[in-house]
Amino acid sequence: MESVIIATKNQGKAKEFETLFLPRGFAVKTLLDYPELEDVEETGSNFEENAVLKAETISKLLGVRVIADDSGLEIDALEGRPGVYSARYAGADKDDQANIDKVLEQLLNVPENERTAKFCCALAMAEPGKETLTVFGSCEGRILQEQKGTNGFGYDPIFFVEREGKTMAELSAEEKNRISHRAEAIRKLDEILKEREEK
Ligand SMILES: O=P(O)(O)OP(=O)(O)OP(=O)(O)OC[C@H]1O[C@@H](n2cnc3c(O)ncnc32)[C@H](O)[C@@H]1O
Ligand SMILES: [Mg+2]
Repeated sequence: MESVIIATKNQGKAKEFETLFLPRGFAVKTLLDYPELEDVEETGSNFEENAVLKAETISKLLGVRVIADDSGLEIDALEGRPGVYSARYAGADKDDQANIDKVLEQLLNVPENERTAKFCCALAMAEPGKETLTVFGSCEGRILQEQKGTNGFGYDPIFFVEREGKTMAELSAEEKNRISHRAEAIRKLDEILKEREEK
């Protein structure tokens, strides 16, 4: 089976990419399979810049095609924060629970109808000698007052998806993969790659 390398060290993302790519006929490798590679510093000012940075750096190092995901949560009442700082919102140690606690505290006095938010995902595909491709996916929701559910990762337990009537963390992996920002971005990438093949 052909394999695709995703430039991520996030176990939650890795699992999602696996279930999204396996049906498409690709085995998934991540940076967890290359522990010798150092973290790429996310110095970009938006998701797309960071995704390109991660994909191009790792593609150059390995000399093969690499996909990277830069994603996060934009909360309207916080003017789009945590945004690109989602992973390290409560500190450099990337503690999902500490990040959730910080968001809930900042939204303490914000009423339900003003707690709207959006998950965003930029994917970049870099390949030696080719122009880097980028796509974007998003998913709308609302931040609850408390966490619910244990599936998924990151901010999933406080992100309520209206049309499912559940938080992302209450959805099964299959359900999340039908509606998520990441799934939408992968679908778009898929379409572009298919168009290319047809040419
Ligand atoms: O950079 P890599 O190694 O891919 O892993 P990361 O966790 O640092 O990933 P990002 O820099 O893209 O930061 C994304 C953060 O946004 C949050 N996030 C992204 N997608 C999410 C999802 O589907 N569900 C919940 N939280 C998500 C979560 O806190 C992630 O750590
Ligand atoms: Mg990161």
